Amino acid sequence: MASNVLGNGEFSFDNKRRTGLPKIQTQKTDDENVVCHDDSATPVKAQTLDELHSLQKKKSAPTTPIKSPHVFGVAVSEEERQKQQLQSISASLASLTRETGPKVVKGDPARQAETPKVQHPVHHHPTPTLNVSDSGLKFTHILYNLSPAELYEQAIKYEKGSFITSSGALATLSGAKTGRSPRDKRVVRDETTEDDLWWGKGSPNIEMDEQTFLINRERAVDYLCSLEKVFVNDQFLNWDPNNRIKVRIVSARAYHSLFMHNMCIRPTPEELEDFGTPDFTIYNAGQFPCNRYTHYMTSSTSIDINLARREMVILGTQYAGEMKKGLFGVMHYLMPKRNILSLHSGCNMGKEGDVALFFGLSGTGKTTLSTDHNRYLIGDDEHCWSEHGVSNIEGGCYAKCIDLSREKEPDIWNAIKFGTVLENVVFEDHTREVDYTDKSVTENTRAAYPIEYIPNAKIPCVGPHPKNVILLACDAFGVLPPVSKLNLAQTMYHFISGYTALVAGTEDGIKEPTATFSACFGAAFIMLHPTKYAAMLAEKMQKHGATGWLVNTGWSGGSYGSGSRIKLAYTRKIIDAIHSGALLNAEYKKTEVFGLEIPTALEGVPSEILDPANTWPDKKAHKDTLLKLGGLFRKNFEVFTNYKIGTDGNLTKEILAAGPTF
Ligand SMILES: Nc1ncnc2c1ncn2[C@@H]1O[C@H](COP(=O)(O)OP(=O)(O)O)[C@@H](O)[C@H]1O
Ligand SMILES: C=C(OP(=O)(O)O)C(=O)O
Ligand SMILES: [Ca+2]
Ligand SMILES: [Mn+2]
Repeated sequence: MASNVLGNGEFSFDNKRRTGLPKIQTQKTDDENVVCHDDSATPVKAQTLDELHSLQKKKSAPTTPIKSPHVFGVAVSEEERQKQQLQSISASLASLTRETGPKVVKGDPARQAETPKVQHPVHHHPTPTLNVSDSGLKFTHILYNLSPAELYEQAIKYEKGSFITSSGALATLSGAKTGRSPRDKRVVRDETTEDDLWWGKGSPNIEMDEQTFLINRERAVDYLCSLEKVFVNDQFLNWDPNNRIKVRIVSARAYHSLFMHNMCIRPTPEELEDFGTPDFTIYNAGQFPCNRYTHYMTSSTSIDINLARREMVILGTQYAGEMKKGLFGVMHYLMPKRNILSLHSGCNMGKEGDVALFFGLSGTGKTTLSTDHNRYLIGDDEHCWSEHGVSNIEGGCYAKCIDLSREKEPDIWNAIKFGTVLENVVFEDHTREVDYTDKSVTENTRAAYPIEYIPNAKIPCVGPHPKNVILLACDAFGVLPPVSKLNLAQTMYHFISGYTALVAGTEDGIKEPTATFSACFGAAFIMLHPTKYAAMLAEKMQKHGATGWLVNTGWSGGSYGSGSRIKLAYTRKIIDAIHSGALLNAEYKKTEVFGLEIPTALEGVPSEILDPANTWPDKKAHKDTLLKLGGLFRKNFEVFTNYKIGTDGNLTKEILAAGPTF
């Protein structure tokens, strides 16, 4: 319908023109309002479409100096600082046999404007021309601390299996490995680590020599430098400012870069400018296998730690958790040296400042239970306990997503949005709705998100000394009580035992639960003998008056197959009662075999489930299973009977007596 704009801004229908098309106005009028523009905004400042697209992206801040840059107190120019940064990255990627770093240039090779001509390459040491192989002639483009949006684009463009889900998360595939490979972990044994580290039976530290490490390092570096581009993340570990560690992660995949962006502490632009040399570097060449002819290699996967060189090399696995847990191992070495206890635990804090630690092996509930809508989240997995209190090592969380539901775990559900890495999940092809029940790729589906995606995260992630130390065990045998109060010796006994019982693959019908004992609830990550960490924990718990608890998040009413997993809602009630202090003064009775103090009643939880003996229909089966588990505990503890824990001889005796008696 033809319309006309009146001088006063009102519309009226022009009846006179009804019969034909409106006349096109070709003459400029004085009154701008009369002209019908297709939009009222000022026209774009571009002459061509290319130019228009170039306007979409503005130059980001980090490349401009925030304050006058200094190196060792001497003012340096911005140009000089950039040069030093490239030099440092080049040195990180240096081949050791050719004694040279690659020619590195910042930026995406796909972007024409950032070809090597512009920024001149930085040679760490000039390579003699005769010695140059083809690889020495090429540039390695460095995608340095990209933002999540940029990493999304890189992943979607270049990495098969990368998709945006309906909630905005980045779905990725981690490849053939969908979990960690503890048997492929190697630690360099040299004069220092020989004496410092825990070696031999039960230890996660499988030795390798320096030479073999260098062979794998060279393999990883050559692989990375053969690529057109690599990702470099410079980030921090540990929210305790006095014990912060600078880490550099060199990787080939946007998936890995975004994962570590989320999981480590993200530097501010100012902190990044002054980053300098990293304290520890990861070379993640996970797509490339190790050479099985190499000494110490027993598969095509190898995760190698060299504490003297402050380096870690990853070959033959793309599972991202390997990087975060690898660094955790490093912290388990560095922190105790500073008299700081490193802990495989979740941590949260109540409104009154009461801190709780949640220890437990994978899948026992650290992430789920520390993410509590009524409390502040300090962290879900890795912490330090120093003389000033607790601090999270990481900047993000890594939640299991199998059977995740919005109702039961709303905070984790809502954290799966833009920026979050969703590993190995299955989604609907068109809507990109994730089916969290689908185990087609793996049961170990995961979401990695920055900690601030949890609404009540405590930033900075630090807190006072813990009041409660909760040991989580997912007991698929169904004989451990849902909650027990522990004395110090019992806490130490269960901490050193590090028990859980998971159920191996469900494909061939119902299987027996398998007991896992993992010292300090994290034997795969500890570097020193378990008693070193146990002694520190005992000392700290004693000094700060913390109470120990054992919580079974596993089976009730029978073992796996006949009983069922304790409802998450009940476990939450139990945890609430620990936090509030209500459980501290409850009425208790002692269980047989394990001698655990169990409450007789607890608000919100049916009393009959508090004692497993009540819930098993078959009393004999219960007793047999209880004795069986007691035997497994006793057998596991044999290796620790010869060790002294701390300086207190009495405590050692008490700990040994705190195990099952039958
Ligand atoms: N009673 C329970 N307590 C804790 N977690 C439970 C319980 N029942 C089921 N679960 C599920 O078990 C898993 C615990 O995994 P998670 O919290 O990621 O463990 P961790 O962080 O210790 O590896 C989650 O998927 C959670 O939904
Ligand atoms: C990241 C891991 O830790 P958790 O299962 O304890 O969350 C893992 O075991 O790979
Ligand atoms: Ca600066
Ligand atoms: Mn976890």
